[in-house]
Amino acid sequence: MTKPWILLLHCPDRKGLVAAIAQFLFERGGNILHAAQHQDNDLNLFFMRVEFALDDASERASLREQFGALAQRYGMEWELSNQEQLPKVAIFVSQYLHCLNDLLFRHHAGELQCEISLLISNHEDARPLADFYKIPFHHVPVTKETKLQAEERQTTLLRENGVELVVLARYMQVLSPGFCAAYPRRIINVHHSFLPAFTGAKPYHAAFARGVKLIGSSSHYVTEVLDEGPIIEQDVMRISHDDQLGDLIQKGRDLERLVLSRAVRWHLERRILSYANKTVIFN
Ligand SMILES: Nc1nc2c(c(=O)[nH]1)N[C@@H](CN(C=O)c1ccc(C(=O)N[C@@H](CCC(=O)O)C(=O)O)cc1)CN2
Repeated sequence: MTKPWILLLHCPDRKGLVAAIAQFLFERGGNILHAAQHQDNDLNLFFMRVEFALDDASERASLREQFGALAQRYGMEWELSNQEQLPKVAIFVSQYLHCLNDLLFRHHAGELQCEISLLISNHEDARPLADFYKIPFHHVPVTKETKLQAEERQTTLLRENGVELVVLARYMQVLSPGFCAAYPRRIINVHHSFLPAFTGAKPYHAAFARGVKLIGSSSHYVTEVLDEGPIIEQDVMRISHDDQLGDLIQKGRDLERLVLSRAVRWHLERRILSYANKTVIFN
């Protein structure tokens, strides 16, 4: 039994789309295992995620080409994945290791179906974790003066390893527009606030100063505009006047781990459709 295919698509909404997609798969011996759809009525857009089994080798070989013809007819943006190759992932981290540690254990436990090909950090703190999990670790120091050279080193490592997804697990450096453009909707960051509140480097400090009663965390695709990429997942937690800054940071860490791991898993399971700086999450 081969692994199921996953079809993700969006296109201008019109009658007959579900029938056309189901008929296309039926005619080729496909068996739909799960299907979900969504309409954005403001933008008149249709979204769909279909998981299906297709065992015939010749149909599998020509599937993309044949679906391309259907997609052109309906103006679809689409992707077909058959999960036979584990996606290669790089994790970037600075000095706070709680999100990295969570992702590495979840991967070890089989929750994240990917290959973590390398860790990159501008500090040495994460090296013991990388060694424990036997993952190649690259220390690439970053200063204001050396930022571009550091990114050249980072992107060379990513290319050499065939990385398809970059995860910023509390990586505290702003990526250049060129870096972001090289990995569109393939860099996931966790921001430690309930966006769009408290963007920037120290959101817990800003939240504590503001006297908030809820703290939050947000995972999002990274774009060149800081903390403004399409939001993937968010969560919040109550705090009170008894909580000091350290309590916010400590309580927030649980939210960061949850929110980032959900975003990474949903991306790997091809459950995220991104459009107009928003996301549709099929989970
Ligand atoms: N192009 C983007 N790069 C990054 C994003 C993003 O959305 N777009 N998210 C950040 C993560 N982040 C908050 O979640 C964040 C990290 C760092 C900074 C910052 O001002 N960094 C300073 C250096 C700070 C230091 O050296 O300790 C800087 O880069 O000059 C703001 C927000 C990750 N990158």
